[in-house]
Amino acid sequence: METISESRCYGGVQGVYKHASDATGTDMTFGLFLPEEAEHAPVPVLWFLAGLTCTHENAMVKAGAQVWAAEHGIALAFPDTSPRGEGVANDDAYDMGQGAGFYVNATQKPWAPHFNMFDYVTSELPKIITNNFAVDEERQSITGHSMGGHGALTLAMNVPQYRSVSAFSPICNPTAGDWGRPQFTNYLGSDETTWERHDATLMMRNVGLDIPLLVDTGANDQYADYLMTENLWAAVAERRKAATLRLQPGYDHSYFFVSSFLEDHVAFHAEALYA
Ligand SMILES: N[C@@H](CCC(=O)N[C@@H](CS)C(=O)NCC(=O)O)C(=O)O
Repeated sequence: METISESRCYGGVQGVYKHASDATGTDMTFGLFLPEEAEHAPVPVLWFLAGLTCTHENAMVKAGAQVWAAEHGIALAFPDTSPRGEGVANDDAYDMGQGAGFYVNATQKPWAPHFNMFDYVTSELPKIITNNFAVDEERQSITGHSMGGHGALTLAMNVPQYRSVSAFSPICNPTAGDWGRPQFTNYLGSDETTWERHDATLMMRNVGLDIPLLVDTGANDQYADYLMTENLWAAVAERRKAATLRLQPGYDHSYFFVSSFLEDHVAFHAEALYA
């Protein structure tokens, strides 16, 4: 693993690291914030999955999460949103290919060899982080924005390793919309049954979720038609799931919205991580 940078931040350290990934078959870059407490003992970690067009850097520099993570003694992990590089498949569209991995393991050509973000985020990167830093494997929670909100919700519904899940303006029902259908067709193929486990609304309806759930979406989100927030809320209600689902008046899809409510999300996760 290569250290790209390490900077003192709210008494802890904001680092950026690069490593060779088995899951993606490429080099991958990630950000990791460690609070001061990590100097003495392993700390819990909150994963932050970013959205379309993002790298590991967007949430790391724009969400303002470190101040709240430092307050609660929680590490923050910022993975990239896809494999990258010259030998990696791509597409001219901003919402397909590099920067748009959708947190699935692609089964179709030309994506299949590298686009394995589900395995990378749920399995490989947690091991790398817990083996190399003072981070407690037993205490992980997950959040994300937009495509990363979709990732946070669906990963939490597929693997049992998270104590709580939250999302900012998540893509809630990707199998029904344009942020989902084209990408799942490309990455997973035309058999839509293989898409279901990557759709938070369908998973909520069919499988449910046992951990605490918090979702915030801007009432003025310019991508509301892609997100289909109402479908997830209906599924939560059908399931009688205890959850906090909020529409924030006046807010749009940007990181100004994310940063405005990040304090609440970190506090929500801290309650689960320190229970
Ligand atoms: N139409 C936009 C869609 C992409 C977008 O809004 N991405 C969001 C997540 S879905 C984002 O986080 N962008 C990067 C940023 O704000 O730093 C574009 O073409 O860039």
